Amino acid sequence: MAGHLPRGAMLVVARLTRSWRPRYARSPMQISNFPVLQMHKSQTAMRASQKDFESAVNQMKLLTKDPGNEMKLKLYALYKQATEGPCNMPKPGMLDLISKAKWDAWSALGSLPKETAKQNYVELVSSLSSSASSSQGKPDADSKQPGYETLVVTSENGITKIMLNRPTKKNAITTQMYQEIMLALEAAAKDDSAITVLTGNGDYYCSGNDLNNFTDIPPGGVEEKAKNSAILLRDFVGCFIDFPKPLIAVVNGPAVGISVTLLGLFDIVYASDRATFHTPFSHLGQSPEGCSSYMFPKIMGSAKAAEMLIFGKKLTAREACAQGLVTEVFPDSTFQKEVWTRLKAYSKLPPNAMRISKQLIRNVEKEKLHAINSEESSVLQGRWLSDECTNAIMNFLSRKAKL
Ligand SMILES: CCCC/C=C/CC(=O)SCCNC(=O)CCNC(=O)[C@H](O)C(C)(C)COP(=O)(O)OP(=O)(O)OC[C@H]1O[C@@H](n2cnc3c(N)ncnc32)[C@H](O)[C@@H]1OP(=O)(O)O
Repeated sequence: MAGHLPRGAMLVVARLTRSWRPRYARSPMQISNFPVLQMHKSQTAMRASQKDFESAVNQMKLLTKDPGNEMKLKLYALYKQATEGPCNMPKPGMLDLISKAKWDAWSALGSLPKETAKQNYVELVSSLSSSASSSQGKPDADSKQPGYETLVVTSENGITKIMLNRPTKKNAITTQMYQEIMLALEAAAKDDSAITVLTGNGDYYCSGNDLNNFTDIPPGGVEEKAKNSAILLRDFVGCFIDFPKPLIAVVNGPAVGISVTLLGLFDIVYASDRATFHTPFSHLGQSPEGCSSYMFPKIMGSAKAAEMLIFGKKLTAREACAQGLVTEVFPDSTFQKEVWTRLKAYSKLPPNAMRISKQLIRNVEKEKLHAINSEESSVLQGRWLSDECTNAIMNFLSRKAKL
């Protein structure tokens, strides 16, 4: 963008940058200068809720790295457009370079609808947050592995990071995403990294199974769908049971359903204090998976496990830590920095020793876990055909229920 700003404005905006905190940058140029906006012009089907927008605004306040003048001006313009609509302020004088830069950026959005500006703002912040967390002890852009559509997989400094990447859908897991996670785990098991991390992009860790998965019915009908889903589930959970290296969950925000139950199969679970944990299986007419019917009572005792798995009780991060499901909770403001510093140190430990220790711990009950996984998958196959389950999913899809 340096090329699109008058030289004088760049200098003054650079000055403004020194005291920058997300008061929302400010400035010039046409919409054609914003590739990100052009991209989203075609994505009118997507929308950001007011909550997403507010959470993106808050996320900006936590950003520690200055995103640069160009980005700040884009964010300023989108923020103003989203909250006030098209710019109808008088144009500042030529000498008031900062105000003029801001005015130009806002005006360049023309009559872009408020909702679209909100969506673009959310997406832009999300891309910033993910690149900020990537730079915090995580791999750079060059280490990003190609071939994944629903994940960002990177490998650097002995750490392979698998990031769920559907932030606008709260990282709900689609059928394709299950497949890609399995592929990524299979590759990570064989690569030269010492540890593997699973995390989420955006404000959620993961909202569990994508309930739209149930709408894609094959020619064999719902029975075939339930059968295929049970096989997919069994294979998916099986990858976590068999994963040979230390596996760490970096739970950056709320977690729901299968993303919670799987945590019992991780070696370490670090959570932001913004994270929550819940498994609304009964609400959905479903039953536990991820070996949680065995691991949760083992981890937290049967009474606490029943409250979560049968009654869908939502735990805060601190409660989940007190129950032993979470290893440690960090303040959200320092979460990424503290966790990645810790993981970087762990990744330097001798990898073979870590792998052997993990296998000693896991091998004692690997067979049992596979048997439990098969049983849970087969019980779920029946549940998915029940009226209770069908009605709950229809309710969600028709927006009657939030879980
Ligand atoms: C084949 C293997 C099967 C394994 C089975 C696993 C069992 C489970 O995982 S059970 C748990 C399933 N998950 C849920 O029931 C969560 C459903 N989602 C919600 O209750 C809410 O969306 C939320 C509490 C997670 C977030 O609410 P919030 O108001 O903040 O945001 P929304 O506007 O609802 O969400 C934004 C966007 O994302 C879509 N979305 C979120 N979660 C899911 C999901 N699990 N499935 C499908 N879509 C999801 C939501 O519909 C919104 O989409 P639109 O912007 O297009 O409206």
